[in-house]
Amino acid sequence: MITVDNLTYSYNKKTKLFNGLHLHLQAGKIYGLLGKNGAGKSTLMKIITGLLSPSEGTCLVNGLPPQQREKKFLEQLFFIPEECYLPPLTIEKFIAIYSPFYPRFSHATFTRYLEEFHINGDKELQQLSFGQKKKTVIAFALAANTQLLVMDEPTNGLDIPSKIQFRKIMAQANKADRIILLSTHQVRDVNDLVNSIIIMDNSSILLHEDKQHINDLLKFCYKQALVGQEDVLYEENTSNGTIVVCRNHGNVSTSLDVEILFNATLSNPTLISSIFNQ
Ligand SMILES: Nc1ncnc2c1ncn2[C@@H]1O[C@H](COP(=O)(O)OP(=O)(O)OP(=O)(O)O)[C@@H](O)[C@H]1O
Repeated sequence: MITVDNLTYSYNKKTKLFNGLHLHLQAGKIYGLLGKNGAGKSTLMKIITGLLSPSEGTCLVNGLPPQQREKKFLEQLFFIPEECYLPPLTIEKFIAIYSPFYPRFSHATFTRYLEEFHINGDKELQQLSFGQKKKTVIAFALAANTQLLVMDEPTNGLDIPSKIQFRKIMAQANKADRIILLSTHQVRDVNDLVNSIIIMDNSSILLHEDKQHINDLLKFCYKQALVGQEDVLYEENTSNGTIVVCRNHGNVSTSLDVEILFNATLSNPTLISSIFNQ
């Protein structure tokens, strides 16, 4: 469980980036953290992983303050930043040095994921391309089997087959005792993967809802499929036609389009959040 309460954070004395932020995340879910450039996603991730300390308020991960970086916190955390630094080692040597930090690390799982990502396990890390390095770190992170896995832009640099592989692997990685928090601009890469959506803008959380609940209250469809008077909240022209977001009055099940939800929320945050606060 992650509890962020009344969090304030400032990089400098003049401006507060977060001012009284609240966020509660539960184990057993994959959270998609979405926001424009500069919204505050990476900063929030750094606070949750203990790389930055709250200026005021609290952040607790399974009851522990991340900034204290206690051993029992660190051995249950894996953070993949957007740009991964890897030391000049062979993959084998890297595992020998770093896997002992993670009590639940599985060598067999790491090897299986490397195979699924078509990475040659005999290679030097520095001989790998950007995407290959990223896939190696993702394989290692999943094999570390930590209770908290935080990924900043995990699909950035992955080719199309690797993105498909990533989604397949991540779908198996969701576990009852694990929180996965991933931030992305590649919304379509994670549309079907995440269980819960967090949309940030200007350092505030505009929307934080489970996909199931979003589907219960909103429906997404093409404008031409609308019958009768519908309560249209947002519409967007796409190459295939106009997509609309409406209130779901009739228990209709439509396929949630996270990108359209994101655009709808940013275009009228008060309207979209009011649907969930009624
Ligand atoms: N080291 C820093 N010093 C001062 N300001 C910073 C620093 N890092 C980030 N910021 C500022 O904090 C704000 C939030 O940045 P952050 O990196 O958290 O956003 P983000 O949502 O992750 O953006 P992106 O999608 O571009 O990665 C931005 O206005 C940024 O300029």
